[in-house]
Amino acid sequence: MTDSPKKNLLAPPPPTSLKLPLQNLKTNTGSATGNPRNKCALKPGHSLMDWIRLGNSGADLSGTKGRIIPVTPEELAKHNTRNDAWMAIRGVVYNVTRYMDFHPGGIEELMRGVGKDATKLFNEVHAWVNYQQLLNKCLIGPLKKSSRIDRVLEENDTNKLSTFAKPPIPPQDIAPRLDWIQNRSSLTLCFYTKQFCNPGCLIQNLACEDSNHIEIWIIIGNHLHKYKFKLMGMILWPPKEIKVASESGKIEVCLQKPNDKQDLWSGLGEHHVEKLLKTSIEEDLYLDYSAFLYKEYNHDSFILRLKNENIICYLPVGYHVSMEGLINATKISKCYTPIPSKYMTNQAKEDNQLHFLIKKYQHPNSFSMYLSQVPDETNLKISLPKGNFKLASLAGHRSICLLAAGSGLTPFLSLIDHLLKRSTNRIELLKLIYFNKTCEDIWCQDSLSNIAKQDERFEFTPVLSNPNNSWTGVQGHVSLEL
Ligand code: HEM
Repeated sequence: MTDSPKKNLLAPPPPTSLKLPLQNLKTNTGSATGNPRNKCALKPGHSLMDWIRLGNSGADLSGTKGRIIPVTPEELAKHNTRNDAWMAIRGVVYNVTRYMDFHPGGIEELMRGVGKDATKLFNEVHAWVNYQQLLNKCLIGPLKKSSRIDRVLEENDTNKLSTFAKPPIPPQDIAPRLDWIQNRSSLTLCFYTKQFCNPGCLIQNLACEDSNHIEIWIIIGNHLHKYKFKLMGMILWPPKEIKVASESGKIEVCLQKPNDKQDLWSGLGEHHVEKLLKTSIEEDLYLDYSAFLYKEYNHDSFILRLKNENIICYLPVGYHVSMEGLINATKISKCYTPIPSKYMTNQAKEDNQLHFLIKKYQHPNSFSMYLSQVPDETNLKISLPKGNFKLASLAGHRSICLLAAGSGLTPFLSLIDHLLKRSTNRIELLKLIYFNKTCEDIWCQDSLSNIAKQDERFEFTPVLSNPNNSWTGVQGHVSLEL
């Protein structure tokens, strides 16, 4: 159904390695490359899949908490034991300690390269292995040339670092890999996409009641992967838990079985996947939601809550939806970015709701005016998540400054969460400069100030162009100083 992850990690071996006697090929240990050499049997729980899982788990495999640290050959040489093993390949140093038990060539072989520049050795054995991807969570930093020329190079190191800090850009065309796990009371469906590919998902209960039918749409860039499941047994709606990890690209949907005394299912059931070009269907595909005016937010804005009992939608970071309604029998649509539930004061998180913070434009026929007056349960249509924001474009940066004005803040709210949680190339400074006219216009001020209090890496600076006398913060228009 999906590509084996091995295919991506191992490029084809050089043709010479295939010129082997036939009986040798028969005793091949199963090398994905067709290379029948001395591969080792790995201990249970140490397959390639397990290694990928460990990498996606958020464990600190490099031991540097995501920091990139340039390493001298002298420092490298100190990390040469089984439990503290660093290795340089093609100018980059990795901590391979946790990889030891997962190395198909065995611990002893891998130990031959630790504490030194192992490029030559690595190339001699298997130059085609995609070590960058296998070890991307183990990256420590660039190998410095030699301590004597360090001082001369110091100035250029920052530039070099930004290149090293860039995790691999995910390919455009990614097919999620499906995995599942169950216990007596629940079933979890896991979709593995790729690091930083910024997936979104939409989960639909097609039967509108507890059943064994469920549809899960995974959105990656321009593509929609529609999974239609007819599960082995009944599941309850809504799902017990949904986790979308924007950094690792893993999506978990935990579904509850009707009672926890059931036998384990003998299989998942049936499912099939359809891959569609999102842009080719999004103009025609609108989802029905009921609108509720949640509350007035300030003098000229309000919060609108949209709910559909049978749909749960998680947008990719930085994406928006187009909302469609009827004003005087004319169809009007406008784009809005939902805000994360943590910015809703006293609002319990409910997965089947989307919240929008909307500014009222004081024109009788404006769409925002219409939305601010909709009676509860008015039917509104919203599009599939739209956008082309590339999360990976920020992956190489550790100091980021965001500039927002007025209602333009909303796309940043989910981005701020993602950036502060990111463990690869951990953020050092995230600065939000937020421009408004008056103090009353500032959205989410308390929440943003609280984040700044709790996380010293986040700086929040509201700037006003027309404050009253009590304002002690920054004042003025966008200037060179600002
Ligand atoms: C530099 C020290 C290393 C040595 C001496 C070494 C040695 C070996 C040997 C002897 C094999 C088994 C033979 C084979 O199937 O090709 C092997 C397989 C393998 N090694 Fe290494 N290795 C080293 C480093 C690494 C590193 C850093 C990685 C990646 C993270 C890696 C990944 C693999 C993989 C994926 C295979 C299986 C290849 C296949 O299925 O064709 N090795 N290694």
